[in-house]
Amino acid sequence: VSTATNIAQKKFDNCIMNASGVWCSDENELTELDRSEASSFVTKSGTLQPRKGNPQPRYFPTSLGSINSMGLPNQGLDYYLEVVNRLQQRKPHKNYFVSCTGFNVQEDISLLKKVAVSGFTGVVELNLSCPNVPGKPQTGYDFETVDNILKTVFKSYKGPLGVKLPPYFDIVHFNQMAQILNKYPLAYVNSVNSIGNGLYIDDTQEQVVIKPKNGFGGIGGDYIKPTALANVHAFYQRLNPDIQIIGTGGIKNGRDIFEHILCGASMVQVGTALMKEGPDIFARLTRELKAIMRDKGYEKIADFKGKLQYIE
Ligand SMILES: CC(C)(C)CCc1c(C(=O)O)[nH]c(=O)[nH]c1=O
Repeated sequence: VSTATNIAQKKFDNCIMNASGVWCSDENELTELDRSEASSFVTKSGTLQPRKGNPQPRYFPTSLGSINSMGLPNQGLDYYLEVVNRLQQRKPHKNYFVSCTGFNVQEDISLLKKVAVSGFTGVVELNLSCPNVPGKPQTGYDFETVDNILKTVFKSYKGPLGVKLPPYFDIVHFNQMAQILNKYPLAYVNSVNSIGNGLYIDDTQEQVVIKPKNGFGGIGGDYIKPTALANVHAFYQRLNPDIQIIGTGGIKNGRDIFEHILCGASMVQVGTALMKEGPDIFARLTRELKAIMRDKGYEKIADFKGKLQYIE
């Protein structure tokens, strides 16, 4: 059986990789991912200038997942482009992803110009979960701004580009977002980012567990799998077929990957479980997915991708 896949007309020998933000903040972590069974990696979202991020504790693992308010700590986009372009030289057959995020549309344009000038030949992921102007919701929940960003971005950036989306919870929002996304030559849509502004409590100390935002933070792990599957499938149903779906959220075993692909994902990304288990997780996940495919008589992921059945 083969777990190979394609994204943006590029081949990947495995449909499993990391989620941006996890195990991808510096050259060491990226090199560990590069040596793992993951077929590729995506960097932490790079900004125009390096950022320290929020005060710690800013990440906390729980039995069912994680909560984080990292505050976008990163080495700056230039750093990631240098590392990835160097790794790309050494492994011309591999394809890599670089994530970036600006705090307004002008910054997004500057970031993508940097990517183009650097000679990067991989795939760009634009993180739309970024905060917008104060008083407005995060970009991904501000549909007019999403439309404006994509319109502006596609005027200048010609390489393969995908967007990382926050989770949506209303069918009308799926419809409205799909209508916008279908207007643009996107390589893919990556659903979902963490579920925003959750709260985890240490009841013995009667206290929150992360310092920033009075303990409010993005939720990942088991908590978000149903939401992730729904977002993957909702966009799979609504987007034109040349916009592929990357499924992220709640993946910690082969069954979770199988379900994301059944919902329409062409690639899956692992966050919280990777943070807990480290890059060896990719060998385990690949083994488990292959075992499921063998049991069910599937040779390749196209045999079951998007084939989720409804109840008549
Ligand atoms: C939440 C933002 C800081 C605006 C973007 C970076 C980010 C972070 C983060 O750096 O806090 N955490 C997430 O779970 N998802 C994200 O996209």
